[in-house]
Order: sequence, then structure tokens, then C-alpha cells
Amino acid sequence: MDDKTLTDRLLAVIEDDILPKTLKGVSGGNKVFGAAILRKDDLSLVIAGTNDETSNPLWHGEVHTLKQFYELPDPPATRDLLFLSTHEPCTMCMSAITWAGFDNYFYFFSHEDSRDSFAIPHDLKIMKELYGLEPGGYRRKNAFFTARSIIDMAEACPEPARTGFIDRIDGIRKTYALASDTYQAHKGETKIPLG
Ligand SMILES: Nc1nc2[nH]cnc2c(=O)[nH]1
Repeated sequence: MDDKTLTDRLLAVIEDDILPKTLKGVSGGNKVFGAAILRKDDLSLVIAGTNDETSNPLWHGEVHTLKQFYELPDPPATRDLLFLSTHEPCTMCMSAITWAGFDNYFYFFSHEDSRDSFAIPHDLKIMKELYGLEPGGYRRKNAFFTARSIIDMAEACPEPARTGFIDRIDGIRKTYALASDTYQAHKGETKIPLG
């Protein structure tokens, strides 16, 4: 699978499958993080999901999607699947993705974006407090998985694909900025421990 086809599909899944669920979740007080699982062979969608911390603070976008994946009647083997995270996974979520047997994940926003653009610094704070890691300090390529930035993949694509991807990336960023404003305006009203 070439990176241009993969980038195009990952952006489409964020636009069409994750964002509608996230906008609904955010209207109920949840954070803006979402995820999806796709088949490696044809990039078809297995499941998309979103954060549901108002029900359970462990239902981060990634873990909540994995929970729903394992509730499917016949979930495919994870070695045959791709994991898409709208935001670089926190330590809990990257461990969950690892324990589920995925050898990859792809993310749109970085940990630094979660801190700086979404006012959610906890992912980086936990990495620093628990493991002494600075931003970018964990091994994105390791014995279990390879983690890749979708934005880096888009920027490395040849023209005219690159410009088309950058336009879509801008559109996605704008939608998330609005969703983040909604989340931040109401976060004091929920019982989420690390809001
Ligand atoms: N990646 C990610 N980070 C989080 N930090 C708090 N909640 C979440 C979540 O659902 N996903």
C-alpha cells in the first residue's frame, strides 16, 4: 500500500467516520479524541469510535473503540488491521493498542498539539511524571509497533496530492478547533477527573 493511497484513506476516515461521532460525543461533554480500525488489505473500515469519558474515565477514544471492536460478533485478527487515532495515544491507549496485538498506529494530532491546541496537557504530563520522558521521547518505532504521523505522511507526498492533502488537513484542524471550544466551554460541568 503506497503512502498516498493510505494518507487519502486515513484522512477520509477522520472526515467521514470519526468526526461525526466525535461532534456528537463533544455535545455530551466528552473530549475530542477519536479512533478507527481499518483492514490492511483493502483499507475498509471495521469500526470507528470516540471518547466517552463522561461514562467512564478510561473510555479514551482509542480504548472505547477497542472495547466496541471486541464486542463485534467476529472481530478480525489485529495483525491484519491498522489503528487510526485522531490524537497521538496516551500511555494507557498505546499500551492497550499494543496488548491488543496491533503492530502499528497512525495519528493526526501530536501530543504537543493535544497540550498546545487542545489545552489537554495530561498525556505529556503523565509521560514526564511516570517515565521521565520529554515530548517526542518515547520510541515511535519499537519491537511492538511503528507509530506514524499522518501529517508527516501527507507532507512527504508528491504534488499535486500534497497540496490537496494540506487543504483537507486545514479543514480537519478547523473542525477540531470548533469542537475543542465546545469541550472547553463545558468541561467544568462533568465529573471527568483529568478534564
Ligand atoms: N489520545 C488521547 N489522549 C487522551 N487524553 C485524554 N483522553 C484522551 C483520549 O481519548 N485520547
